[in-house]
Amino acid sequence: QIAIGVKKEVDFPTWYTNVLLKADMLDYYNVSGCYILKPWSYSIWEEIQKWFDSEIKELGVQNSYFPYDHIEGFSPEVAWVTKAGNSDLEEPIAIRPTSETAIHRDLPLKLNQWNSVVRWEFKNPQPFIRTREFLWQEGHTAHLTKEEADIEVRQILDLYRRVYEDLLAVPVIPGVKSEKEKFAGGLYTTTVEGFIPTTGRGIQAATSHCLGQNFSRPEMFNIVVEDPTDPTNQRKTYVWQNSWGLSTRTIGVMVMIHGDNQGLVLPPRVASIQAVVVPCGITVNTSAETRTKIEGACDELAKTLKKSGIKAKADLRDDKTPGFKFNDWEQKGVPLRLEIGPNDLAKQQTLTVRRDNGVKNPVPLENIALTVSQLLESIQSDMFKRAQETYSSRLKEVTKWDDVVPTLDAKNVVVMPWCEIEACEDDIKERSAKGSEPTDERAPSAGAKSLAIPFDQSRWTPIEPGKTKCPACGKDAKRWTMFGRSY
Ligand SMILES: O=C(C[C@H]1NCCC[C@H]1O)Cn1cnc2c(c1=O)CCCC2
Ligand SMILES: [Mg+2]
Repeated sequence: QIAIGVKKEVDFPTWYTNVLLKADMLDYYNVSGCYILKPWSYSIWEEIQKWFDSEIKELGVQNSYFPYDHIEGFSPEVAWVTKAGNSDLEEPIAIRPTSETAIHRDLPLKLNQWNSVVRWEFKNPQPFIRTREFLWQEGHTAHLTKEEADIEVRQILDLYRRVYEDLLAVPVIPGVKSEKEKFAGGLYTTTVEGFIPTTGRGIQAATSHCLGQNFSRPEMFNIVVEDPTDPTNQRKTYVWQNSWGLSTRTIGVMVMIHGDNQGLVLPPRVASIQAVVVPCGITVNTSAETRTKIEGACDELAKTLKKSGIKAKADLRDDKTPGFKFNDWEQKGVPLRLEIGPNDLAKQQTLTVRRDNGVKNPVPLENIALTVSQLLESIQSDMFKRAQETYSSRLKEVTKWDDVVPTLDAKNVVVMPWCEIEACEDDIKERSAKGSEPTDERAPSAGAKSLAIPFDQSRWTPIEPGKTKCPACGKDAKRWTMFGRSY
């Protein structure tokens, strides 16, 4: 039976939620747009937290916690506490959508918090990808100079790149956002952009902003410090601030990229079970003695692997068949299955079965811990390489306007030599929305927006200043820019 009920390429949204439910990652909840994160997905968030938290502490960032805030201004996405029991609150409290306003008052230097935020999104929710409450970390730092702030923006962005590429085996492209797409309250926004091949949509995977002095200036929080370059110690300077965030959207992107029609496929680096050992070949006419030997060997193998730091588990459930167990662990995305049957025992071997590509290979039980850890490394790097090849194959260089919509419709990202003029971006969004021609009654699909201006421009033919023109408006192009439909 098709484990997941529908095929990924046939009905992606249904496939996606089925994968999450069958892998026991998530449960629906009685508040629309909110979901229960069950241990099988929460353990992935914990792996990400563990790694990222130790890295930012190396950069001198300390964790803290800021409560909800009375914020001014009104954004439709902000949820408010207006009552306690039966009585109304004097002043409503915002359930933080982010914590700039709470933190940017008495900012020491570099703070982070691991928390949840609420944004009452109106677009239809999608688990992990767009939810009304999500978990994230938000870093808020103050710096004496722009140079120092600029450096940290990129250090954090590279940590985000590594969360995706090294932990989740998901390729992302680091770059800067256009003026239209940046965080309006900041000076500039950098991003790591992911790509979902099945829908051909880009996805903002994490962001690292330089806020400039916008939040420290007198009209805002007036955060000044002695200017260290002034020997007379008279001069004050407004601090330069950054803010950066990565959320549980990471998990959704990983599921969408690696999942297949058997269900979830976990990168070993974040799997809470990396290898599952299953006793095989035991039937009703298997002697009790043989059964005990085989189960004993499976238990022994799991113990040996755990001793060497591999997250292994022997599935000794005696009320389930091997076939049932295979399907169960495949749906949960366990990267490696190790089978031991009577003839494996006789040959002192185990049959390895990779979840990512299904390849089966008998290996000796001798030195099995080293063999399995090398196999898990190969799975991790092969998963990344395959996803990277797919992403690269969907980045299409476009220098003629007429190629834009067909390229988007073929589920690609358009990479254009772009003028970086905001009005041009508005124009591109409009003109690239399918059904923009009056006669074209097909369902109009969202136009293309700029995703990022990649820092690494060397992948594309060098732009000749004054010669290379923007395909949308004909003005001088500045840098290669990724445009696409997006989440
Ligand atoms: O949250 C940020 C900026 C920043 N916040 C800290 C983490 C990094 C980065 O996301 C931008 N932002 C997004 N969304 C919203 C707000 C908002 O400030 C405030 C109103 C509600 C919706
Ligand atoms: Mg938003």
